Formats: sequence, C-alpha cells, structure tokens
Amino acid sequence: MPTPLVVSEVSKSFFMHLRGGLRLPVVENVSFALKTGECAVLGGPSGVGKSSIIKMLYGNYAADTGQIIVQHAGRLIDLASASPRTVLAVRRDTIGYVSQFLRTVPRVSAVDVVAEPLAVRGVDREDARAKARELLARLNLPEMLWSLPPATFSGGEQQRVNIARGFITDHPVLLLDEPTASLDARNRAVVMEMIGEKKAAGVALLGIFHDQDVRDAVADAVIDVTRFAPGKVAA
Ligand SMILES: Nc1ncnc2c1ncn2[C@@H]1O[C@H](COP(=O)(O)OP(=O)(O)OP(=O)(O)O)[C@@H](O)[C@H]1O
Repeated sequence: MPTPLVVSEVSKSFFMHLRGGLRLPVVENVSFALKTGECAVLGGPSGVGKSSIIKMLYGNYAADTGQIIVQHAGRLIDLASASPRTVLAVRRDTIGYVSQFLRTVPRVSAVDVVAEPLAVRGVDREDARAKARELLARLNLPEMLWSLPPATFSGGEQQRVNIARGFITDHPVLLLDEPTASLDARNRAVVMEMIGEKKAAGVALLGIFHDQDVRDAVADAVIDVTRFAPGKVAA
C-alpha cells in the first residue's frame, strides 16, 4: 500500500528560554508511516506529545532530529529540513490540517474562510463558495451565519467552520487535531462520515480524537505515543 508520509526517528524538546534555558524533552524516536486510504490515530494520555507530533508534521514546530518524508509534487521532501517556502507549498497542495481552534480573520465571512484553501489553489471563487456552502449545510451551520465573520460564533460553530475549511480540498494527507471535541452527537456523526469519504478517496489521515466512539469508528491503526516517551527506546 502506498505510504505518502513516513516519520523516521523524530525527536522534539522545548527550550524554556525564560526559565534559564530549561530543556523539556517531549518525544524521542518517533517513527511511523501513514497509508493511503487509512486513518491512523495518535493515542496516549494527556501531555504525552500527540499535538506536538501533528504540529511537527504540519511544520508548525521544528523537529530536533529525524526525518518527515512526504510525497509532494512527484518528489520526496524532508519536511524536517525543508525551507519555509517548501513547507508552504506542501501545505497548499499536499498536507491539510484541521486544528483544534479556528484562527479567525476579522471581516472575512464564514463562507470565504471555508472557500479560501480552494481559491488559493486557483479554483474559481464562486465555485469555491458553492462548495463551501455545501459543506456548511452538511455540517448544519445555520444559513444566516454563513455571511458573518466567525469571530463571534460558538465553539462548536467555529469548529464546524474549521472542519469545512480543512475538508474542502483534496489534499492527499489530512491531519486532524481533535476535530470533534466541541461537537454534538449529530455533527460528530457527520464528521465521521466525512472521514470515511476521505478514506474512500485514498486520503491518508492522522488524527487525535478525544471521543472513544469516534476513535473506534474511524481508526485503522492506533499509534501509541507513550512508546516515544523520552528515555525509552521505541519498539
Ligand atoms: N510550545 C510549547 N512550549 C513549551 N512546551 C510545550 C509547547 N507545546 C507543548 N508543550 C509541552 O509538551 C508536552 C506535550 O504537549 P502536547 O500538547 O503535545 O500533548 P498532548 O498529548 O497533545 O496532550 P493533550 O491530550 O492534553 O492535548 C506537554 O508537557 C506540553 O506542556
């Protein structure tokens, strides 16, 4: 089965410059591969480093050591040593990300927030908006909110805008950081269905899921992050 993303011996520490340069090791020797058409889930207790791993894969956090190899534009790229320009190109075309919280932009409507990733890839703006409306309707966001900026939306409404924005493109790799944390059962079910459709389309997904029922429904593989605790030799 094709592996669009391979993580090899990645380690990460945080340096607390305001605490006398204290070094906080978080994960060591992180190694796994994502498979096309499957959803892998990062497991382990709070604080073990799940979000930090996702953020390294998206280039938000730098890895200290190791490689993050992604198939991008017909080539293999090591994200751990890629230039910022390459990281941005990978984000536009290859790796999508649904973060836990929506970063709102003042005065931009929910529809345009969702449509933007398609628009930057050259899709006609009206076509992008039509697809955005379709996703917002599917995620049961009330139509009267579509033309408003999401800054004042509830936590669950903002999360649905964020999910629509992350799912609107056809990135071959999709990272999900607790996308269902603030959702009710009806909308959690919609997201589980959307994840199933991504798998069927051949997308490789990596997620963190707070809810056991969502995890059980979507996970093809569980990556236990306690294996990568500092001082342990990863199996
Ligand atoms: N930017 C940062 N600066 C300093 N320490 C950080 C930073 N980000 C994360 N950490 C620390 O790294 C450790 C792992 O955090 P991370 O958020 O990756 O854990 P997690 O497994 O996702 O936790 P949770 O399930 O609670 O979300 C924690 O001890 C956290 O305090």
